[in-house]
Amino acid sequence: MRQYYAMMVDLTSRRCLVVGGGPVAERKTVSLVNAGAEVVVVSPTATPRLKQMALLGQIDWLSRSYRSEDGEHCFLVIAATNDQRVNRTVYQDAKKRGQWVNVVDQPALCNFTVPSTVQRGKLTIAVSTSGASPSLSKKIRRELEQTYGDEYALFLELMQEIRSLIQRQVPDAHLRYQLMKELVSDRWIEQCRTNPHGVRELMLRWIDQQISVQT
Ligand SMILES: C[C@@]1(CC(=O)O)C2=NC(=C\c3[nH]c(c(CCC(=O)O)c3CC(=O)O)Cc3[nH]c(c(CC(=O)O)c3CCC(=O)O)/C=C3\N/C(=C\2)[C@@H](CCC(=O)O)[C@]3(C)CC(=O)O)/[C@H]1CCC(=O)O
Ligand SMILES: NC(=O)c1ccc[n+]([C@@H]2O[C@H](COP(=O)([O-])OP(=O)(O)OC[C@H]3O[C@@H](n4cnc5c(N)ncnc54)[C@H](O)[C@@H]3O)[C@@H](O)[C@H]2O)c1
Repeated sequence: MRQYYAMMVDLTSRRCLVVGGGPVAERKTVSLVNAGAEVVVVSPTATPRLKQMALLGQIDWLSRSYRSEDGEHCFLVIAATNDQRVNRTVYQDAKKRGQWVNVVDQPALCNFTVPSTVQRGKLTIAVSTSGASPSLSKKIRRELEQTYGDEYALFLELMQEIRSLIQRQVPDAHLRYQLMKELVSDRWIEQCRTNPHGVRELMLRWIDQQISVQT
C-alpha cells in the first residue's frame, strides 16, 4: 500500500495552475485561494463562482484550452478537465518540470492528493483515505464539523498569545508543561464558546494565579 506523508504547505504567493473550470476545478481553486496561492485557471468555460472570482481579481482566468507553457513557473498543478487526454498531457508536462501535480480523477497521476478539511481559524483538521473513498473523507469531515465549532478559532488565537507569555514568564519547564496541558481542557474551550468576550481576561487571571501559587 502507498503510505502518504501528511504535510502542511505554505502556498502564500505561490503560483498554482488549475486546468478546467467545472465544479471540481472550482473546489480545488477555492481551497488554493484560501491558502493564499496565486491561482491561474485555464479553461474555455468556468462556473459562475470562478467567473466571479476572476472579476474580483482573486484569480486569473485564461478563457481557452490548455497549452503546455501554461504550467511554466508554477509551484503546483491541478488537472480537472473532463478530457482524460488533456489531463494526461498536463500530468506529463508537470512531471517533466518536477512540479507537484494532481489529476483529480486519476490517483495514479498524482504525486499528491488533496484531503478533506475542516478549517477553524488556525486549526486545520485534514482527512485522507489514501484515495480509497473520497466520500468517506467527506462524511468524516462533516462529522468533525459538528464537533469542532468556531470556538476553536478563538481558543487558538488565545493559546498563541498565552503560550508565548508563559514561555517568557515561566522558566520552569515542568510548570510550563503543566499549564499548557491544563489550558487545553474542555473547560476553556467551553468558555470560548459561551463567553467569547470574557474568556481572555479569565485566562490571563488564571495564569497569574497559577504562576504566583507555584513559584
Ligand atoms: C477530499 C476531496 C478533496 C477535494 O477534492 O477538494 C477529494 N475528493 C472529494 C470529493 C469527491 N470526489 C469524488 C466524489 C464522488 C463520489 C466518489 O467517487 O467517492 C466525491 C464526493 C462528492 O463530490 O460528493 C470522485 C473521485 N475523486 C477521486 C476519484 C478517482 C478515483 O477514486 O479513482 C473519484 C472518482 C471519479 C469517477 O468515478 O469518475 C480522487 C480523489 N479525490 C480526492 C479528494 C483525493 C483522495 C482523497 C482521499 O484520500 O480521501 C483523490 C485521490 C485525488 C484528488 O482529487 O486530490 C473531496 C471531498 C471534499 C469535501 O470534504 O466535501
Ligand atoms: N463533479 C464531481 O463531483 C466529480 C465526481 C467524480 C468525478 N469527476 C471527474 O472530475 C473531472 C472534472 O469534474 P467536473 O464536474 O468539474 O467536470 P466538468 O465537465 O463540469 O468540467 C470540465 C471542465 O474542463 C474544461 N476543459 C475541457 N477541455 C479543456 C482543455 N483542453 N483545457 C482546459 N479546460 C478544459 C471544460 O471547459 C470544463 O470547464 C471529470 O473528469 C469528472 O468525470 C467529477
